[in-house]
Amino acid sequence: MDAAMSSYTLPGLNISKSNASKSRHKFSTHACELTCRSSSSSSTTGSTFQKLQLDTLAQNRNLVGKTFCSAGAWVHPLSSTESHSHVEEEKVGVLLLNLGGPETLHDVQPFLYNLFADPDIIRLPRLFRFLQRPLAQLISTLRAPKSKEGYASIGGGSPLRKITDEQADALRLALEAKKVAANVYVAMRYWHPFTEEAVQQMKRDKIQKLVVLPLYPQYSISTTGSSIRVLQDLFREDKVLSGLPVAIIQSWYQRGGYVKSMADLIEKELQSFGSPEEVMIFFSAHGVPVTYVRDAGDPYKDQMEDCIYLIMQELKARGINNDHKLAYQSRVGPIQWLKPYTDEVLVDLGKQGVKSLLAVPVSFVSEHIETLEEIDMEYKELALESGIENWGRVPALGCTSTFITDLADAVIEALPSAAAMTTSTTVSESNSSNQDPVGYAIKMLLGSFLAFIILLAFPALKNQSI
Ligand SMILES: C=CC1=C(C)c2cc3[nH]c(cc4nc(cc5[nH]c(cc1n2)c(C)c5CCC(=O)O)C(CCC(=O)O)=C4C)c(C)c3C=C
Ligand SMILES: [Fe+2]
Repeated sequence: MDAAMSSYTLPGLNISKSNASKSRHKFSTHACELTCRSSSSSSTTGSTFQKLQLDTLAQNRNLVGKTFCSAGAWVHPLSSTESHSHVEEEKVGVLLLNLGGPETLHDVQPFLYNLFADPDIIRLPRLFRFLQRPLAQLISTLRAPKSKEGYASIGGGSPLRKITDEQADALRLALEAKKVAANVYVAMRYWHPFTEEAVQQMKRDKIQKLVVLPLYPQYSISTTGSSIRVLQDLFREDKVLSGLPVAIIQSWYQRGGYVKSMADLIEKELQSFGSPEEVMIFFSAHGVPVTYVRDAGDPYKDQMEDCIYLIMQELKARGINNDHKLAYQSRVGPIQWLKPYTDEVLVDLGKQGVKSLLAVPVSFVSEHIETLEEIDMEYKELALESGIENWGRVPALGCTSTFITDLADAVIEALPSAAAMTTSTTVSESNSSNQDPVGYAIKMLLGSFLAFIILLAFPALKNQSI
């Protein structure tokens, strides 16, 4: 998978920076503008965008409560009264982006295939892109038994769809309470309801203005970036959608409402320990391969560190001064992922004599296989074996009302910046198969053949979980 990590560009986006400082709150901020132009490549959401976010991130450390919109501005949060002083006349849609998960054990391998077929998950150099699908077939087949075991242990499927639907409903109600009538749609990247299905429904409903809200607090090329790329491709190819005003909220971990909701959960859970002040607050984030950050400019690590800093500041303001640690979980395959690794840190903490630990999942806002199985079962067992005696885990935010209300504010604040996502329809690389079906078939055959050879040449792989 290492060969997959190539550099990033952002075709189709013109990026210019301007110093539009605003001082509604006690800080001034750096605004930038993004305008879309036509592109002949479907290549991935890119580093320029993320570098820009990194620049602003460095300057905005300590800033709580801002939303980054596709239209380019760091949108300052208006107070609730300011933010809905008028009723939207257009038909508003909110599109929640999420990962999706297999609903039955039967779905596991095809779900994994969709995941590994994503060029933002396995990043092959352009020359080798024809291998993407055969490789996805190979890796998903090898990974499926281990994944199935995990899903079997949490009831035979992922709870993500149900929870995301509940969040969508709660958000619709929270918007309604703020006098914004909106349809809320769920667009999953790797399982039903797929982004394409949600977009078709939005078209049928004749949505006139759209806010895209990823359910990932921090931006990563592999999550929000991937979902937005799919959306851009769909919109670019569609006459109606390419003119639809859209605001994309790229990340929202820095919002006051999110930070406070996380601090509330931690504060509450600490009370379940005998000596709350002695508990190590252990943030466990989903990892990404190190090359995403080092070579492709993924802002994920910086945003994660910033997020932890903000949550800890909020706890300190409440007089909670516990030690804390951030580590990364869920690595896949034999490549380097962001460090330190959760399992290794747990063992070290045990050796260092830490006796009480509160695990805080921080890259996702619903329960899923990695909280229910990896943290609650695998890591808990490892921690107890390593000498940690008291274990706790903060639940995912789910439909916590302060959190959902804050998401509703984020949507309302983003609405005024909605602008057309693309300006002209061009053919993207991802559908090059439509132009040259024979070439495409040859590449697929060749790729499948190569993948088959790899499997035969390395029989050990068959017995090894990826
Ligand atoms: C911020 C969250 C996530 C990042 C970043 C992320 C990157 C990433 N993930 C994989 C591989 C797998 N992820 C899997 C499941 C999964 N991933 C996330 C979130 C992030 N992934 C979630 C919420 C879930 C669970 C969905 C559910 O069904 O509950 C899986 C499948 C499960 C398993 O086999 O472990 C894989 C595989 C990569 C390679 C990657 C970055 C490149
Ligand atoms: Fe993942």
